Amino acid sequence: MRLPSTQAAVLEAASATEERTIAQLAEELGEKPETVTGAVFALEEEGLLEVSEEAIEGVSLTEEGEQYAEMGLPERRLHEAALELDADEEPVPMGEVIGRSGLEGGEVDIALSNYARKGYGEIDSGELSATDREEDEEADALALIDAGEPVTDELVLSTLDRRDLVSRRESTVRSVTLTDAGVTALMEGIEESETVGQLTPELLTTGEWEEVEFAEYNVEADAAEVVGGKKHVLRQTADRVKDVLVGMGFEEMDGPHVDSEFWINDALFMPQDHPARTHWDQFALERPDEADELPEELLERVRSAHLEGVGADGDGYHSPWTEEVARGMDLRGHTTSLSMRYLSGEAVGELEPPQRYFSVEKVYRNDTLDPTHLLEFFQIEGWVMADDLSVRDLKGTFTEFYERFGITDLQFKPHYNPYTEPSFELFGHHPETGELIEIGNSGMFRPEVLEPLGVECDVMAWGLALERLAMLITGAEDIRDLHGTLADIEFLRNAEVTY
Ligand SMILES: N[C@@H](Cc1ccccc1)C(=O)O
Repeated sequence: MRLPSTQAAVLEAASATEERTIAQLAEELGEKPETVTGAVFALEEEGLLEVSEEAIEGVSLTEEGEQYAEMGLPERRLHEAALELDADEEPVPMGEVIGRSGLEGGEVDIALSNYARKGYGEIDSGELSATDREEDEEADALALIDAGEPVTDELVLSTLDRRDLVSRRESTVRSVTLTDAGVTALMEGIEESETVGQLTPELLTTGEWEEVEFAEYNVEADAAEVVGGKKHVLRQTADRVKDVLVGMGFEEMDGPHVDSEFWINDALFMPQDHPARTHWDQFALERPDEADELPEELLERVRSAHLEGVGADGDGYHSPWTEEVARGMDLRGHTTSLSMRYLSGEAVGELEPPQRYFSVEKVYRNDTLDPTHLLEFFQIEGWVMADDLSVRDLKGTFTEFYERFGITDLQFKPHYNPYTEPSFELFGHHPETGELIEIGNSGMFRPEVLEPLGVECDVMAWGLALERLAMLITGAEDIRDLHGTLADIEFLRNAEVTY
């Protein structure tokens, strides 16, 4: 019998009495598993091999699991330290044991929450006692998995899974045995024929294509996993936000990332010598060192609002105000600078009420990185200009907007902004942790902001955090899983923005 070379090799490597897996065959023949799978299916079709399938579960260590396999589970390290301090004789203050154990950060909580559960001892009024427990099935299982050995105890596996120390995956293992026809074929002798996997220009021009045998396609063969490109979750969320706001009748604003303090702060009635001025810790720029052009008349009206206030009984800040400060350049700490440019008529000319505008743009703050803060993030800025607006309109708009993302349990908390009165912070519950997280800031612009801009009706406005919205939608618990250098690639591949 004539067979293509891989098929011939697979047939020769198969046995009539012992099942051999495709992985074993591939390793033995030095071929890729998908190549061997292709050959196996062809041989099955010829009746030379019998293929059996078994669904099995693959278990591998997560990064954290690998770390504990190497260093020891945190609760075991705590127990070791406790024994070194003789906590099996008399309870020892917890701080001492933790110090001795060398556990750090989140590991301490992990150790404490597993310590008593696993019978390593008791924790009582800040003191820790230790038993003489030695055995630890979880630690043993980690070591086995690390060594590529199977673990059969389902209870232990599911505990490790819950602790995020292992990841489990279903897969199909195919094994082959020779059929009688296969044995006969082998005994009669197999001749190898060269098969060609791909038609090339050379085969065509030389006419060789007429002689060769082509390998058949097998659409059932396991193929290498291909991960296609996809839109980033944050971009998906931003696009969805824009669609929703456009659907609610809003138009989009744009404008500079680097802007003068005038548009970022002064137009918003932020006093120049007040800590509020730096309460976002904006990044100040050395170059460009000052704004080229500021609207003269508006500058004068803003100056006067700061110094004298607005209206008959208006009162200013009674503190120095200089044009030099207003001309300083910053990376914008909020996109309310855009709202100022639009409301003043500077961006698209005078606007007659009613008007609705929004932007979904990046802002920059010198914050400390943590699970809910990044140095740059996207703000969903927006405002509505109309006669007789009230807080009800503001709340109604948020309720309608967030409902589109399935968020129906908004909470509002009174807040302070130098430029709005009243002001409200918005909160929503995280779907995984249940924690209440801040998702936005809002309010009605004060007369001290609107009058210099020449706006005679009401304006309600807000700045919402896109990343926080994305956390609520996707269930991400750390903003750094969403973007930045630590972003979790698996999470990004699988996360969906649903609405
Ligand atoms: N600028 C505010 C958001 C805001 C905009 C407009 C009005 C009120 C609040 C912030 O960055 O938090």
